[in-house]
Amino acid sequence: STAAEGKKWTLTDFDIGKPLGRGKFGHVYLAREKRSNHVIALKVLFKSQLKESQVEHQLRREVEIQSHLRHPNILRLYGYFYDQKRVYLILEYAAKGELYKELQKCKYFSERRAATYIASLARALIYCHGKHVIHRDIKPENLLVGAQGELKIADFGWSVHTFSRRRTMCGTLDYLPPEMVESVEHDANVDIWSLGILCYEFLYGLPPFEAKEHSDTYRRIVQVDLKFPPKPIVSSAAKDLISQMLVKDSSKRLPLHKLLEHTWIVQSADPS
Ligand SMILES: Cn1ncc2ncnc(NCCc3cnc(NC(=O)Nc4cccc(C(F)(F)F)c4)s3)c21
Repeated sequence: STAAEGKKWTLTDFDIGKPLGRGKFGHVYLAREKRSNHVIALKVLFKSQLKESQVEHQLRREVEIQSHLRHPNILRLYGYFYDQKRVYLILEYAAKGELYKELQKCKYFSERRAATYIASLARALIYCHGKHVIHRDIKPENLLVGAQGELKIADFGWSVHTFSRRRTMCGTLDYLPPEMVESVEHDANVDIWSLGILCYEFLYGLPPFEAKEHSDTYRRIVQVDLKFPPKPIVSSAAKDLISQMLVKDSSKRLPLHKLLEHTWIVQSADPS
């Protein structure tokens, strides 16, 4: 709610509920704002850990970027506050939790479910890129599911405004496009690559370039060593879309608005 932005929040404004998950920097709790009874998710970060990892500037950038983003498939960050030891992020609550747990449970998704998710993520990324924001860390762990089963991109801790073009190593290797692995200049097309990786993982249950050793994953990424296993059976339309996104030359990747017109999306995704 807009009131959230201006107000100076403190912990006493909230009733704290069950833990929702734990990340590297701290835990997330279900919480309810006492006056409005508004249910939110409260991410608690320890200042000591943020300091020792020198990521305070990243957190400030995330809060700044997120305060301007309003999209049904982007998890809202309503505001933040801090006390002596901790920083608290006031987040929209995604009632159906973490997508990666759902993917682990059912191994891989149907083409209809995968296409519906990819289409909604494409719309969210078109919105972000329109505001010169690239997410840079699209992967199952950063995707949550709202009460109506809709996908929400969360954790803009690695996002940047494309003007700044900071090159920092981020996220797991699996999702990094060649230009980030080779840490050359990168632009919004990095999110198209990651969306292609995600589409593959939704349909096969594993990212395409996974290997035991990091060096092998690195080699498979930069060589775009893309193989489609015989099982599970996946339509040629889906493979065609993935092949148009996982292209080494970032300028030759299928633009997101063209993705929404691709046969596989048009035929398989539920209308939004
Ligand atoms: C699990 N779960 N289940 C339901 C549910 N509903 C809402 N949220 C959940 N989980 C929290 C999801 C997040 C959203 N935004 C985040 N942002 C972040 O964690 N930012 C962040 C942290 C540490 C360091 C940095 C820095 F400095 F490096 F940038 C940045 S985490 C939920």
